Amino acid sequence: MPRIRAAAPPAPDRSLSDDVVRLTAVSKVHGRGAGAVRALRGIDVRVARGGFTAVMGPSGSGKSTFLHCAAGLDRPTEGTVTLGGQDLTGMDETALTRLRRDRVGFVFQAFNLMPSLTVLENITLPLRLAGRRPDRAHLASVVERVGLADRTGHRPGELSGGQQQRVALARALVTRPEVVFGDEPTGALDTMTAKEVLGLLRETVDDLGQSVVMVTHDPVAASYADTVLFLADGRLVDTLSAPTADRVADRMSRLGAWA
Ligand SMILES: Nc1ncnc2c1ncn2[C@@H]1O[C@H](COP(=O)(O)OP(=O)(O)OP(=O)(O)O)[C@@H](O)[C@H]1O
Repeated sequence: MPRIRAAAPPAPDRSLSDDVVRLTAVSKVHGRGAGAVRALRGIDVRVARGGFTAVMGPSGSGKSTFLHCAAGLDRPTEGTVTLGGQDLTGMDETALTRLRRDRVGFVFQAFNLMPSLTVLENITLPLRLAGRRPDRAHLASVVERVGLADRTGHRPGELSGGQQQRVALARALVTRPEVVFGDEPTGALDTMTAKEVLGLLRETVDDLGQSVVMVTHDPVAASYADTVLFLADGRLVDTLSAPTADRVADRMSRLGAWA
């Protein structure tokens, strides 16, 4: 017997909630007057929830500016940015700080760990800053996932670069953020270690449904993503799904990146 569809509640509008990050007509000018630089020019991007997105482009194409605007670290000059459906553009600094702390995770090239704190203290720092208690089971699973269960009492200085980046990744994941942003997270690592960290990022997407947005210069790193966004001169000029390192490198050379 057919279901009576008319009795069902209206379907929620998934078109908004399925975008973890959305930029609409975003432009960004750094500086003023004669020294002003237009870093982004009318960017329209929808980043799907639960996906791994890489951002590539020649040096100076606006990748870092894109990431900073998308993550609420910087404000666009024009246009709107939404994160999890929430408009960041009109938020005051306090609300933005809270959003970055509670709903966003960051992994930077330079790790940015606190040298005097232990691995465990570094990982739980965002929770303590937010006045939240760690969920023990979640904390243990994050520490286990990044392979640091036997290093929790060490200081960052006693760890390899790859291990330090794993601490940074655990710290990014511990708040169960809506999205993890990576700014060249493998830029300071050797090839093998970089692959381990990229594999971990990939696993967080596949196993946890984590959304990841990562700026990189490296076609191999970009090939771990589901989608690659290509920027050139502040514009989104191309996207690539199911990327391979060769196809990414090919697109980059067409953008003049390695001419
Ligand atoms: N704070 C700033 N003040 C002035 N200009 C800036 C500032 N930040 C970035 N720019 C300029 O904006 C443009 C885009 O810079 P951005 O760092 O976003 O590019 P990028 O693609 O990340 O570059 P790279 O790959 O070299 O890191 C460049 O011309 C840069 O010089």
